[in-house]
Amino acid sequence: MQTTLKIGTRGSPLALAQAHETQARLMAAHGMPVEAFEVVVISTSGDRIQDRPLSEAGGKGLFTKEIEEALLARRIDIAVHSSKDMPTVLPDGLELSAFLPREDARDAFVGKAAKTIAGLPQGAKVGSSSLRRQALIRRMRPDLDVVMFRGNVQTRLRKLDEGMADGTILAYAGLKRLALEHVVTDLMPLDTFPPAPGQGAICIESRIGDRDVERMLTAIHDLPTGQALACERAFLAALDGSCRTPIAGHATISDGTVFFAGLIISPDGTQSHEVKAEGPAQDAARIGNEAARTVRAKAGEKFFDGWA
Ligand SMILES: NCc1[nH]cc(CCC(=O)O)c1CC(=O)O
Repeated sequence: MQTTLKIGTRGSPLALAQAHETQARLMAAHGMPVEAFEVVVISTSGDRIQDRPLSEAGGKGLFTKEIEEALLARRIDIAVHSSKDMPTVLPDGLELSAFLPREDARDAFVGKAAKTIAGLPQGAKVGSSSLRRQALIRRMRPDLDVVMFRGNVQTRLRKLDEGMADGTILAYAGLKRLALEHVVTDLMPLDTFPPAPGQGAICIESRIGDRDVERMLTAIHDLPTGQALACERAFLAALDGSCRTPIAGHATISDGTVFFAGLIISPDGTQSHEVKAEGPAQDAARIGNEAARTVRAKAGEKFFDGWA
């Protein structure tokens, strides 16, 4: 009997949808039957922490640690993640070996009291626990009451239905993957409400040097998405140390050129600095890194100190 390819994933409906999309693409690319795969659900610390912002609990690695341990212990062969949740530094021996074609990277507004953020009444409640979204909401509407909103996509939508907020912001990509796009009442523009680095892109993590897996993943890797992500992740990596400063960044690839726009913003939304950069797509990582230096110089080092 042939051994199965074990796909590790978190257990949330969105994570499972992403694992199944990866499985479907591998089946189509290689003519493999469904029995050639086993989806292995792994619970992570991030899934269990519901009462405080993740930025306080230890940040991004919380969604990946247990899955990466399973990869290194060979209990799984590949791990499927939202790129947005991936730390910029991976454990020794692991790499992001493929990116699937990116979904729409925009944030989506799901409004109850109004269809748009601009239309909300004075002082209305908007639920989000993302520092970036909180800051961008405050920049648009300093009068709004930004409240904590944690849990998976379905949990947040339920909280909204229960009246715990008048609106919330979620990634459009996640809602589409869950066939929940009908709840969206407005799409946030990329230029005034820029997404998190990596938003909308599924990535696949594997062991460095695992040739069989690499060969299999080459067929489903999307080059432009990989280049855009190299740019965004280099931007993030060069600013990351300054952990509590909200960071946005989005790159697109067109005719072999990468176009990048990045933003850092104070948590209260009153101060922000933007950067735009472009260049050959094969230099995407360098362009992201240089954009980070540019925006750091514009903002000044003090910008990164104040918000802890
Ligand atoms: N932090 C949770 C998370 N990680 C990735 C997505 C959305 C899917 C994506 O960006 O690919 C979400 C939910 C959300 O932000 O609404």
